[in-house]
Amino acid sequence: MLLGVIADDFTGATDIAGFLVENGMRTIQLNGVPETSLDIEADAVVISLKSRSCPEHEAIDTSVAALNWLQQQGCQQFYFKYCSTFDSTAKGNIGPVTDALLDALNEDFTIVCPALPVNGRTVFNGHLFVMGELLSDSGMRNHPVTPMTDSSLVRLMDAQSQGATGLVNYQTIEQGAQPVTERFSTLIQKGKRYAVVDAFNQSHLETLGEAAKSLKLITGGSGLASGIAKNWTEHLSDQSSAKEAGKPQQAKTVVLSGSCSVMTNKQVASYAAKAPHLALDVKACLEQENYCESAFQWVLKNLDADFAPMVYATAEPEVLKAIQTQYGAQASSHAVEQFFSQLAHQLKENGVQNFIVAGGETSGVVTQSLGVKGFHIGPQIAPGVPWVKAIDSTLSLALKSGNFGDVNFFETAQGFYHD
Ligand SMILES: Nc1ncnc2c1ncn2[C@@H]1O[C@H](COP(=O)(O)OP(=O)(O)OP(=O)(O)O)[C@@H](O)[C@H]1O
Ligand SMILES: O=C(O)[C@@H](O)C(=O)CO
Repeated sequence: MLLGVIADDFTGATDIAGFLVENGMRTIQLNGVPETSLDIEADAVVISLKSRSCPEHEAIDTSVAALNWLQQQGCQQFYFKYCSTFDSTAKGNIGPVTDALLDALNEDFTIVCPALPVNGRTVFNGHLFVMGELLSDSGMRNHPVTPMTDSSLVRLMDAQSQGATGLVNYQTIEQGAQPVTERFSTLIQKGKRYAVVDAFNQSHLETLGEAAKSLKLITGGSGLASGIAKNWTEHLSDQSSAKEAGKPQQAKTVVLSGSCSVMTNKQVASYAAKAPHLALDVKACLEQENYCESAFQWVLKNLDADFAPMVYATAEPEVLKAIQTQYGAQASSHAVEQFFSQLAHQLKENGVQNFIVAGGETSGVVTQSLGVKGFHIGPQIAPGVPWVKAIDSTLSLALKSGNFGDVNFFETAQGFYHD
């Protein structure tokens, strides 16, 4: 095993796993840290955690446990995967986890690279843009759990970490890998522990991948995965069979959407025009004990429709705000997550095999309640969203990050089935 990835949520994990597979690395995704060593044939292992917005000490403990396990499996380089929109609070968890991983590896320096240009996440002079808008002007400012109101990665990183942050700007990156590594050395001499790196096209990411070859720890979104995978090319064998193993089969399917992102709102609206759909009632979800049962019965009745039935909590920002004001942000999001967790479990027990899920946190609770230990990575439905197939059952999942995929994503995903 060459590369060990620690991902702070489940959709983020499948996102990077998909890009590693695309770039020739046989990749397995494991949900949580395994209790024992596993006999796995893979070049890269991605461990998915649910550490993005949990208490800091929990995020640190699980991330360091993941690192220890990956070290025991012989991984030689480590990648802390977080969101391409840098989802975090003023306290973390990106900074604290990065610090803990550096300490555990006895390292003093890493890079901060959320860029994913193929999905419109670019970094220019240290500022993060989403589809051409500053992060703080984008829909991320209204995120239910980690609203992002600053776009300066240097400032964000400084606020939530122990060390100091420097910048490698695009002018240096466009000069090639050697000047970038020299800039890393300069920053280290100046006492910087992290370098935010500009990147707004694929060529920047290739250069950064090359420059980061000797770093033990890399941190970022999935964009840099292609550059990092290229460093291992000479060690890789044939990858085609691994991708086959992840293909979904024609089977009973449900769409569960717990994301309130701008793109998911569009996808839900578009899919609702074609497919049976049920909007979750947050009040009932909080107050009625058997609320999930009625949703479960509704899904069962609609499983044979032309398009899979969709249950969604997805709401526009003003509706979400009203819910959060009335019931509390934490209580309502917890209730929604519990609902999806319970519903997914009941549906699995009743023969549903394919789960198309929107939202990272939502995907985390659904995957956990389905009891899936790990995945083979299949074909990409959209950049950063592959179909994945459980290593230990016949379940297939499409775990969609909030803002990924185009407007027809839910329908497109169902076009990948084979008999
Ligand atoms: N109508 C709602 N009312 C209150 N909370 C909600 C509602 N809909 C969704 N949520 C909560 O908002 C959170 C959305 O986070 P999630 O990670 O699933 O989506 P996302 O942030 O859009 O996706 P990603 O992390 O992949 O970008 C979840 O905790 C979910 O339970
Ligand atoms: O990087 C991204 O944007 C996604 O993989 C993600 O982490 C969303 O949860």
